[in-house]
Amino acid sequence: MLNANLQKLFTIAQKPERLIIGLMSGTSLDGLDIALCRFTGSGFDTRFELLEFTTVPYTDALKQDVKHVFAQKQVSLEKLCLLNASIATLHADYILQALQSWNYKPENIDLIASHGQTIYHAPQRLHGQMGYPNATLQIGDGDHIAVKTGILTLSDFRQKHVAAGGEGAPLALYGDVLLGSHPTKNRILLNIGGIANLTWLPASKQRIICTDVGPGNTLIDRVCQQYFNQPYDDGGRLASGGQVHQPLLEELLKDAFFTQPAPKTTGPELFSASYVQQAQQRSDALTISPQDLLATLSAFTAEGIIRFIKANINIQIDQLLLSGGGAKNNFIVNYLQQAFPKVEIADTGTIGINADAKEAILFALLANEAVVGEPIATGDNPAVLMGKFSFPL
Ligand SMILES: Nc1ncnc2c1ncn2[C@@H]1O[C@H](COP(=O)(O)OP(=O)(O)OP(=O)(O)O)[C@@H](O)[C@H]1O
Ligand SMILES: CC(=O)N[C@H]1[C@@H]2OC[C@@H](O2)[C@@H](O)[C@@H]1O[C@H](C)C(=O)O
Repeated sequence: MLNANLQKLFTIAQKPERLIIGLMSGTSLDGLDIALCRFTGSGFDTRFELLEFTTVPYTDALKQDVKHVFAQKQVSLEKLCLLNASIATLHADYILQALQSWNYKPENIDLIASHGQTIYHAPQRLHGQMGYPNATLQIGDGDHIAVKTGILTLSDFRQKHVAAGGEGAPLALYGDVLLGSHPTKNRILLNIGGIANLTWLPASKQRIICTDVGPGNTLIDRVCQQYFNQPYDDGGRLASGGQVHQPLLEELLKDAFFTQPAPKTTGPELFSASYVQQAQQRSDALTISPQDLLATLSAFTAEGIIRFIKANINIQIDQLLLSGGGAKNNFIVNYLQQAFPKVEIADTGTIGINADAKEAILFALLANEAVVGEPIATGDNPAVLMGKFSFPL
């Protein structure tokens, strides 16, 4: 005899299609992405449709609050404890509001896949402390979301990956392989969010790579906010008016991260304001104009991507498919096109994956896999199903 929770889960697993909400709130702290998807099948038979999508921007007050604990070595434990509950409650409110505006009732949604807010990412390679494993921390507890929305919630996806020997990221791998592979085209799926990460999907399916490659937008955003009173460099226009400072660019690219073998992950814990300032000091570039600094940091994002690709992929690349907010930065996109003139560069929308919603869709897919899939072995990544179950009652 199954209890009611397990009975419900069993029923959801047996349905021919599932309505799943994927949530992503990433390292750029811009807001909560909410993707309502319909899934059928699992594994390589997965089919999905993005029914609705929205990004609920974080208020300035919330951003400031999260910054107290975000990528900080030392924080108020009380603040962390409070945020773990309050972010979850807030995300639940955002979901309920989104569902109402889309005319869906919570009882008709099968699952929520909640990534939570990453507040610290500490692979062993980065923290370097003997006796401690890879670690990563996302807050916004799943039980709170499940109870408040009444919807069965899966959350905290990264811990299983770490427990099974990974660094807890990038989890895009699993969805990218299932949704992005092509039988004859060699593709790279490149996400430029706060951090840039990519999945190399050769048509042969041999030697798939999924890894972070360097900074995405966080350093660019900081300069925009500090000097231009803008949240980000819209279209890459500010960077396009600046000059790249080559010695600074080379200094920025000197960190060991760039030569470490993939898969590897990183975060704003490494690529921080002080990282930039130290590189400026070493390259005598402390007094360059904000616009030149912005051009150089945007080139840094692009070069991190380009150098990784050139050093690790030596067969013809047919398509470079972009997602994340950085796909709208024309300075970066043009820089990539100049480095790879023969590669078709487009956004993932051209293969049916909305570029803004992609990461939220991928977490919805992970929830679908956790309920009806099987662990997928690919590349050097652990073959595991991820996500912790929180029942509403
Ligand atoms: N029109 C635009 N032009 C240039 N950059 C943009 C534009 N719109 C968004 N961005 C950039 O994209 C960022 C948000 O990207 P995204 O939502 O993909 O990040 P994220 O999900 O928080 O990050 P991550 O993938 O690292 O977890 C913004 O902070 C901004 O820097
Ligand atoms: C620890 C963490 O939150 N990492 C994020 C971050 O943002 C981009 C990059 O760094 C990626 O590794 C990951 O997110 C995506 C969704 C992933 O796991 O694939």
